[in-house]
Formats: sequence, structure tokens, C-alpha cells
Amino acid sequence: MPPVPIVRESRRMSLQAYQLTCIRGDLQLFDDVSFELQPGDTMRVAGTNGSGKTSLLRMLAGLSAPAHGEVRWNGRDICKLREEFCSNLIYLGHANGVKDDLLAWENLVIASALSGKALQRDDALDALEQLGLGRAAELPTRALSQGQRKRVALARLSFGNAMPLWILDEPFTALDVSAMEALRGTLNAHLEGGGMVIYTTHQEIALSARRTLTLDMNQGGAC
Ligand SMILES: Nc1ncnc2c1ncn2[C@@H]1O[C@H](COP(=O)(O)OP(=O)(O)OP(=O)(O)O)[C@@H](O)[C@H]1O
Repeated sequence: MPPVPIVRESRRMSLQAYQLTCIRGDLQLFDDVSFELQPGDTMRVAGTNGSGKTSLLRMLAGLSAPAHGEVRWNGRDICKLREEFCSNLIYLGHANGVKDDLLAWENLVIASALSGKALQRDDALDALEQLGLGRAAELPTRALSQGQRKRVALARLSFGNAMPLWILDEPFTALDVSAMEALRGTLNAHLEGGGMVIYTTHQEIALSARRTLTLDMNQGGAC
């Protein structure tokens, strides 16, 4: 996919984590996590199972509140920005967010509508075809393999260049080698166009970015 430069307020666009603390039950998963991402930057969140990667990503996407600290978009607390922040974001969770009862293309149309992009059936079918789903695009999602379900979820990225910030929880999981390469290409194109990508992965997968950060949750979220 050719990169579409992100021009919207790009000079002052930034995501900043400021002294984030996360407590789940009796457990403090991390504290004092701070970093800043600007256009063209990527951050890989690394760590063993249960180290707090998903918890951090959900916090960065505004889906859970920090016990201490702030997530800031262009210098402002995302709790105060709400929809304005959400309109800049694609968040793909671990569980893909696809609904079993919907056809694959319907999932894409609905996910896109929820993030403010109206898609026609044919656009959705084309995007899924490009991701190798072909006839599977017309099947109920429950009939798809794990890798195919992942592709349905990732298809949102085909229409996501207007959203500068992509937060992706294990996007490479369940993909075959060619799908992993295609996804790497999509993410690199987004970065080249001035987007930002935060992702978790258990594999060593590097992206081409202006600046690459690695946050290690086994070291308490140190960069
Ligand atoms: N709502 C919650 N209440 C209590 N504990 C929770 C809650 N959410 C997460 N946890 C715990 O926090 C820890 C971190 O979970 P998290 O999903 O962030 O880890 P992760 O690094 O993404 O793991 P994985 O690599 O297995 O996906 C786990 O021990 C989990 O059980």
C-alpha cells in the first residue's frame, strides 16, 4: 500500500506517556512508565506472558485509566479529549474484535463505521480480497481459521492511514509468512507517511521507522 502522508497537525502531533502506573487486583504491573512518540516513530512493547503488555496498550488507547500518571495526545490528557483522541486512533486488541455471527466483510464495514469511516460492501470485499480472503469474505466469521480472522481484523488498516496512531496487540500472531511480510509492509508504509505504530509481538519483528523504541515490560516498562 503506498504511504499516504499524514498532514493533520503533524508538526505538533505526539503521544506521550507520563509516569504511568498500572495496578490490577493486588498487583502493581508497572509504574513510572514514560515515553514520547512523534510522527514516523514506532514502539515495540516486549515482555513475557502476563508482564503487562495488553494492560499498557489498553491504557494508551484510553480503554483503562492509569492508577497514576497521564496519557497525553498533543500535550493534552486523553481523558479530556475522548472522541477527538479516538478519531486519531486505530486499536486492534488481542482478541481481534471480530464478531462470529457477522460475515467477514460485514465485520470490516462495522468496524470501519465505528471508527468514523463509511465503507461500501464492495470496498470491504476488495480489501479482504487483497488480504487473500477471497471467497472467505462472504462466510460467517466463525467459519474462518485463526489466521483468516486475524486478516479480517487487520483489514481495517487498509483504510486507516488517516488515523495517525495505530496501537496493535500481537498483530503478527497466527499469520503465515507471506501475511506477516504484507503486514510489515503496511506498517512501514504508515510510518513512512508520518504515522505512529505501537505493537506487541513475541517474535523479533523489526519495522523501518524514523525512531524505534523498545519498551521491556520485564524491566518494569523501561525504554
Ligand atoms: N482486570 C484485571 N483484574 C485482575 N488482574 C488482571 C486484570 N487484567 C489483567 N490482569 C492481570 O495482569 C497481568 C498482566 O496481564 P496482561 O494481559 O496485561 O499481560 P500480557 O503481557 O499482555 O500477557 P500475554 O503475553 O499473555 O498476552 C496478568 O497476570 C493478568 O492476569
